[in-house]
Amino acid sequence: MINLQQVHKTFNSGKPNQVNALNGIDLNIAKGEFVVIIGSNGSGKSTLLNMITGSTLPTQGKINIAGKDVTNLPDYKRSQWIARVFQNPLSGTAPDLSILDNFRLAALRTTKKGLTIGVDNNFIQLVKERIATLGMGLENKVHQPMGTLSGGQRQALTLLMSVMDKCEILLLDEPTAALDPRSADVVMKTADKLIHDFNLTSILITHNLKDAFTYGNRIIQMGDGKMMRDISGNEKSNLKQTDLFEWFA
Ligand SMILES: Nc1ncnc2c1ncn2[C@@H]1O[C@H](COP(=O)(O)OP(=O)(O)OP(=O)(O)O)[C@@H](O)[C@H]1O
Repeated sequence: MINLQQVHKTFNSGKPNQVNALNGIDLNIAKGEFVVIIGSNGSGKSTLLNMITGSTLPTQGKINIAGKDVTNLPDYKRSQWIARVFQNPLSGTAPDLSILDNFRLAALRTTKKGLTIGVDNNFIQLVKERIATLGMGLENKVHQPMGTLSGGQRQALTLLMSVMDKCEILLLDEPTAALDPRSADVVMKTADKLIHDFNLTSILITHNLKDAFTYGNRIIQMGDGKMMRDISGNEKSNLKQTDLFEWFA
C-alpha cells in the first residue's frame, strides 16, 4: 500500500544549517498494517509522515501509494487515499461550525469543490450512530459548535470524521499528546477500533511507550533519519514493554 525506496530529505541544503532529516528510508507497508513509529525528538518521524502525505517532497528517492508513483504529487492530490490526525485537536476541525456541519464537510473531503451533500435525516442518523459509538454522549449535541468541545472530544470526532469519506490510509501524528490520560485512552481505543473496522493502513507516531507497546502489529524505531528497528510478527508478540524503554536507554 505504501512503499518508500531510498528516500532522503535534506533541509537547507548546502547551508551551515543543513539537516539530513531522512537518510535513505526503505519502507514497505502492506494494506491493513498498523505501524507504530517511535524515536527521539528530531529523529525524522514527522518528516517521514510528510513524505507520505506529500506536504514535503523528498530530496531523493521514490514513493508509491496504492501502486501509483506519487513521488512528486502534491498533498491535495494524495488526499484521495489519506486522512491525517495531528497532535493539536484544533487543527482537524472548524470550530465555528456545528458538529454536524463538520461531519458534512468531512464526507466531502475527496469530492471536487462546488459539490454539496445534503444534511438529510439519513445523514444525521448516520452521524449520530457513529458518534454514539464513542460513548461520550455527543450524539445529542450534533448542532453544537465544534469549538465548544474539549480537546479529547474533538480529537475523537476528528478520527470518526476521517472515515466519513473514502479513506485507506490513516496517519496519526501524536494524536494524544495534548490530552489528559483518560481522553487519550478513549482516543487511542477509538483509533484502534476504526483501523480494524475499516481495515485501514495506519501509522501512529507516539512518544507514549505504553501505547507503542499496546497498539499496532509492527513497531519501527527511528534515529538520525534512519530506521533503527523494524519489528513485527512473532518478534513483536514476544516484545515486552520494558524492552521499549531499554531502546531509549
Ligand atoms: N521545514 C524544516 N526546515 C528545516 N528543518 C526541518 C524542517 N522540518 C524538520 N526539520 C528538521 O529535521 C529533523 C527531523 O525533524 P522531524 O520533525 O521529522 O523529527 P521528529 O522525529 O518528528 O521529532 P519530534 O519527536 O520532536 O516531533 C529535525 O532536526 C528538524 O529540526
